[in-house]
Formats: sequence, C-alpha cells, structure tokens
Amino acid sequence: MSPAMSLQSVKARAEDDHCKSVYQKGVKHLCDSGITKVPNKYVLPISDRALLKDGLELNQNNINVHNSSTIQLPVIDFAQLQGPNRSQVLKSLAKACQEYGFFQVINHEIPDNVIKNMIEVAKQFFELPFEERAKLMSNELGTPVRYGTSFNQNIDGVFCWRDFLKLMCNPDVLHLWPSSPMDFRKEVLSYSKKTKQLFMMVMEAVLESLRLDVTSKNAPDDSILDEFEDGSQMMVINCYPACPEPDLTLGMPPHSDYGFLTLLLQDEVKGLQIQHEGNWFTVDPLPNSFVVNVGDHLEIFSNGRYKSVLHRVLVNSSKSRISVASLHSLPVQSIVRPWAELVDEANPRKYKDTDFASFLQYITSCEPKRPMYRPVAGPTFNYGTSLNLCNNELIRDTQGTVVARAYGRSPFLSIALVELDGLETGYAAWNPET
Ligand SMILES: O=C(O)CCC(=O)C(=O)O
Ligand SMILES: [Fe+2]
Repeated sequence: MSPAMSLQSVKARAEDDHCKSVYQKGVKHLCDSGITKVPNKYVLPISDRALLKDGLELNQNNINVHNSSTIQLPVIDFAQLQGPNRSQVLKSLAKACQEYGFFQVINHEIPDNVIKNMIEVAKQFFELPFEERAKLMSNELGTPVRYGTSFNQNIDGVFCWRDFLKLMCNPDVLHLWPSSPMDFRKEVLSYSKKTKQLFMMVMEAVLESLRLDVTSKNAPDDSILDEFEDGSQMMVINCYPACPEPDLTLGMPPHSDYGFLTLLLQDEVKGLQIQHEGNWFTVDPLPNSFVVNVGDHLEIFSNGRYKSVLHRVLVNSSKSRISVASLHSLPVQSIVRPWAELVDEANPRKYKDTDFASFLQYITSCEPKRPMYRPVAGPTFNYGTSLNLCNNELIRDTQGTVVARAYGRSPFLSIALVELDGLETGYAAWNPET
C-alpha cells in the first residue's frame, strides 16, 4: 500500500469513527447540531421505507398507494368492563386481540394530570443538556436505567430516528432513575403505578376473555394473576425529533413487543402504524385513550390464540413526538409457557417455554460475537442484522448454505429461533409448530 493510500485510509477511518461516535449520541443531539439532511446512517433501503417522497407509500406488494389510511382501533370501555355489561365487553376484547392484536382503552380512570405530567417530564428530560442525558447511556441491555438511540445501537446497520430512556420499574431500582428534571421521579412513579393498576385489570379481563370459548377439562388456574402482581414493568420513553427528510427513515422499525401487554401513551402527534391484514395503517387514537397491544409473551401464553402484532413508527418534518410505552410481563425469572387451560388434545401446545432473563443474557452475551447471516432470498431483511427477520425466512451463511429458519417476527422471537436443528442452539425458546 502506498504511503498516500494509507494516509487516505487512515483519514477515512478517522472520519468514519467520528461519525460513528456522533450517531451513538442520538438523534436529539444530531438535530440540535442543526442538520438539514438525514445522514446516510439513517437512510433505509427503498424496500424498507414507509413513505415515498410524493406522499405515496408502498403497500405489502410494493405497489404505490396513497398515504396510509388511518385505523380506528377497537374500543374497550373500561367503565363498561367493570359493570353489568362485562361479558359483552369481554367478547369485544377477545375479538380485538384476535383480529387486531391492538385495542384502545377509554374511561381508564387514570387522572388527566398524571398523564399530562408524565408527558411533560418526558419532554423536559429530552431537553436536558446532552451531557446530563449521556450519563445514563450504556451498552448493557440489562441495565435498569438506560438512555440510548435507534433500536439496538450496538448492532443496527441502519439507525432509526429515535432516542429513548428505558426504566425498569421494580422498587429496588427506583433510586437509579434520573433525578432531573425536577419532579421526574415523582411523576414517573405516579404514572407507572397507575399504568400497573390498569394493566392488572386489563390482564384479568384478557385471561377471562381467553376462557370464553374454551371447554377445558383442566382445573381453572388464576395463580398467574398473583405472579403479575410482582411482574416486570419496563417504561420506554421514546423521543422522535422532527426529521428533515422523514420519507428516508423510520422512528422505529417493524417489531413486536416482548411482554404480555404494552400500554402506550402518545402526545398529540401521530406516528404509530400497525400491520393489519397485510397492510400498514396509522393509528388515530381517541383523545385520552390508551393504546394497548398484545406482546410476544401473551402470544405464547395464549398458545397462539392472540398474536403479537408488528408495528412501527413514522417520523415527520414539523413536529417532534413523545410516546411512553409501558411493557408488562411476569417476573424476569418466570417461565412463560402456554396456559394449561388452553392446552389439550384438540389444542396441542404450540410454543416452547421461554423466560426473559435468559433472553436478555443471550443477547447480551452472544449478540456481538454471532456471525452475521444474510438471507439470500425471501422477504425484506431489515437493517443488515439478524433482527427483524420475517417468518419462515431462510438464513444462509456466506456460502449460501441454509443454516436456519426464522420463525419469529420480532427481535425477541426471531433471535430465539435463528439457530435450529442441531445448529448452535443458543436460545431456542420459541418454537411454533407450524
Ligand atoms: O412510539 C410509538 O408509538 C410506539 C413505541 C413502541 O412501539 C415501543 O416503544 O415499543
Ligand atoms: Fe413497540
């Protein structure tokens, strides 16, 4: 190599490193530096984009359609659920979980000021000086309080237009929550307690709804509800800054959530899209409602009756957006398995046991070392990592030999399944039989 060449490559590498470290600081920091174009790091391949420049978008068959229709999610009236119409509401709930995997809860009894203050302190948090936020950055996925960017900034090839603060909500880690802005801890704690209560009530109804058309010979078992009492709760506070070229990127790539249920609060800016009957729809929630969705653990627990649904987030050029996702599941050490009441000869078990702790351990320990498999055929493969694999996608090694098949649709499930059939079985936890 000539001296000039090597100098050039050293320079290029230095530039590259500089950019990498800028992107690791997040999109809020990037936007505050006054950019007017989306850097390449955030530009998705055309096939993965949601919006085309002229307001058109691609549908599932890559056919241009006008900007997505909005969807009115099924409405679950929490007040009705507590009254004489409960059985009617339970039927609507079962239908919503089966047909959409999403619903919106109205009359949920969480006071307006708790919601307003939650959004307010979330906004204030992202307005803190970068140095203050950066204290909470960590590459360790299991850290109880973690500030970060993109979907998984350790491995994403293309970054998404999102910064986040993830807060575990178990009492022993509350002292690690940010102490500024003022009132942050107080308001987030009050919000997390209210969402936990709401989760418990909705989860109880979901269990009841699962039993509606089951004539199980197994004894009814409600002990699971007690487990949820001590279950895990993770609050994900998302910030999607206004983006100069929103058609090139996404706030969040298609994914499903890992837990039982996610309760989502959004500010007044729309952006959430869900996949329904093969197409993407923008969610247009009723004012003061909570959007609730089925997560991977509920899919496993319900033995596939309720499916976790892919969703993603669009960004826009004029308004920054805040959302707060509260993800609920069993305690991290608990095994998630199909509910005994739903499994019998006619309905055989479809999923293997899994637990959140070993999932976390797996991605923390193996992810950076894992070889990068790229499928050579099949549906879109996002972000150049083994995340976001599509169902039944074949994974091939660099020689083109099939090494595995992806069953999951989400990072949680697909990671679990990329190793298969005697191949490295790091975490073969989720295994639908179809
Ligand atoms: O911001 C949103 O609307 C959705 C956020 C989300 O899907 C998540 O945090 O898992
Ligand atoms: Fe999500």
